[in-house]
Amino acid sequence: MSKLKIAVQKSGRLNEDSMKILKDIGISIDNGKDQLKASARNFPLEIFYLRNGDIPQYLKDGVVDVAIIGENVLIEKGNDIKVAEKLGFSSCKVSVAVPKGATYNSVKDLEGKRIATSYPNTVNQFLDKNKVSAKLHIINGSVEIAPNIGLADAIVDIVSSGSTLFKNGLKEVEVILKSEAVLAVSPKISAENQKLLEKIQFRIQSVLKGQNSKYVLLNAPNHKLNDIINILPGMKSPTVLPLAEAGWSSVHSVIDKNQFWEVIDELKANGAQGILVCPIEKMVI
Ligand SMILES: Nc1ncnc2c1ncn2[C@@H]1O[C@H](COP(=O)(O)OP(=O)(O)OP(=O)(O)O)[C@@H](O)[C@H]1O
Ligand SMILES: O=P(O)(O)OC[C@H]1O[C@H](OP(=O)(O)OP(=O)(O)O)[C@H](O)[C@@H]1O
Ligand SMILES: [Mg+2]
Repeated sequence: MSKLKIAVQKSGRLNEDSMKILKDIGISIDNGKDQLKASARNFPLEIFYLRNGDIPQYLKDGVVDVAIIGENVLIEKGNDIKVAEKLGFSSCKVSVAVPKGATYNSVKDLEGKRIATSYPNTVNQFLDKNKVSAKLHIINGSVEIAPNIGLADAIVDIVSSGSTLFKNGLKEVEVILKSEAVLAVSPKISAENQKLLEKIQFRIQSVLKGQNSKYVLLNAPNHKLNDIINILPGMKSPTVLPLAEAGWSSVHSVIDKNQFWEVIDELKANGAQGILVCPIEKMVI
């Protein structure tokens, strides 16, 4: 029987969340990450532990069928590789930064400048689009130090909290792209393994929908039920159960996790009491 081959980052920022998502979709893995390859015990799946930066080539060559990878790396190295699913972790930007004291009004200010980066293709595309020419210094890490040591006038690198820029006396002046971890698919995946991928994708979607939703329970006086039901944007329509105390009901609904704080005051104003908000592990619609 065919097995789906998935690449995950061996170590680094994506590793922990990648392993967690595999666990959340019920995959249990035979051996730990000291091995470069492992098998799932309960699904036809082989896991390859690789460097993030090497993964696009493995996908292109069909050595692996799918991978959990930073979208920024796919954009840099894997132009014909499709994204099957955005995974909602490792959110970051790829940005241009210059020394805090430098004058910067527009992208034209990069004309003729030296830019240090680990993302040359991304930078060249950005410069071409803006009809600006600059000289690239390609370095693999600690890019933010380049302006301080006189190696570059500007940098293009990953920005998340902005603290690395701040500590190195730099300011973000352009956001070239936004990225998060994605499930990427090899153009060479077989029809058989595509079916396995669909099963994995269905499970991932259930986990992600669960993570983005909350189960809300509350008590409401019966004469306010209609108002409260109208406030709660449920999956279908909320469940309403009578309480032991006459004239009161319990209302259960699933709502988007971000919507809860928006409707809480309205719920209270309409007489809702004993409001409970619970996490959802998985959600199948
Ligand atoms: N500060 C950050 N905040 C959020 N996400 C980040 C941050 N830095 C990197 N990422 C994301 O995590 C991915 C992996 O970053 P990490 O630094 O672990 O690996 P790497 O050194 O780029 O890759 P490799 O596995 O090839 O050594 C990046 O490609 C990016 O998508
Ligand atoms: O905006 P911030 O929250 O400060 O994050 C940005 C920093 O994080 C990444 O580096 P990382 O820590 O992964 O080190 P690396 O360069 O060794 O990969 C990235 O290359 C930036 O330097
Ligand atoms: Mg890094």
